[in-house]
Amino acid sequence: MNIVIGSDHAGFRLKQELADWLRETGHQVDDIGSHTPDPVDFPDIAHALCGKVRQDASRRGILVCGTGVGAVIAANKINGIRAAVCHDIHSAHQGVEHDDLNVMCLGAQIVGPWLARDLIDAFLQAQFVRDEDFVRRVDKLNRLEQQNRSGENRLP
Ligand SMILES: O=C(CO)[C@H](O)[C@H](O)[C@H](O)COP(=O)(O)O
Repeated sequence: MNIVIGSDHAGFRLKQELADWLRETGHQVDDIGSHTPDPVDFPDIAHALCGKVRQDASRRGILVCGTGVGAVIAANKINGIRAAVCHDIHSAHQGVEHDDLNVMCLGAQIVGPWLARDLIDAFLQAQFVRDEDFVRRVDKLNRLEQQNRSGENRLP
């Protein structure tokens, strides 16, 4: 699979390990950085990673920060991105099956490398289920995004 992976400084070590493992298991991996353990702001990495993921519907993103929290907040502000922190196996596959998740966020201070591998396996093996309810809900997410762009969602 075509994977874009990235991290800030807090996720750097885990991201390096996961990128190597993904390549060894035959995936095509685009590592957008950080490429050093020096401090870097997660919104910058999220912006770069999500820009690549949204160019191609077959791409999936894996974004690692300290907790996954900052990463997911940033990723979900980018049009075309449906991101979630997945620290349990059920969410990692159900997020794709029901919600067409295209970016999974991980917290390197929360999960270890072995659980991270299992979470990624669950995320990558899952496919969106074109059930009428799921399609309608994802369409509604897309509509919310369009309304944000046009300013229709402005609250009093
Ligand atoms: O987890 C994070 C954001 O949710 C980040 O990766 C950082 O770990 C967190 O913001 C702490 O920042 P610091 O510069 O590493 O102290």
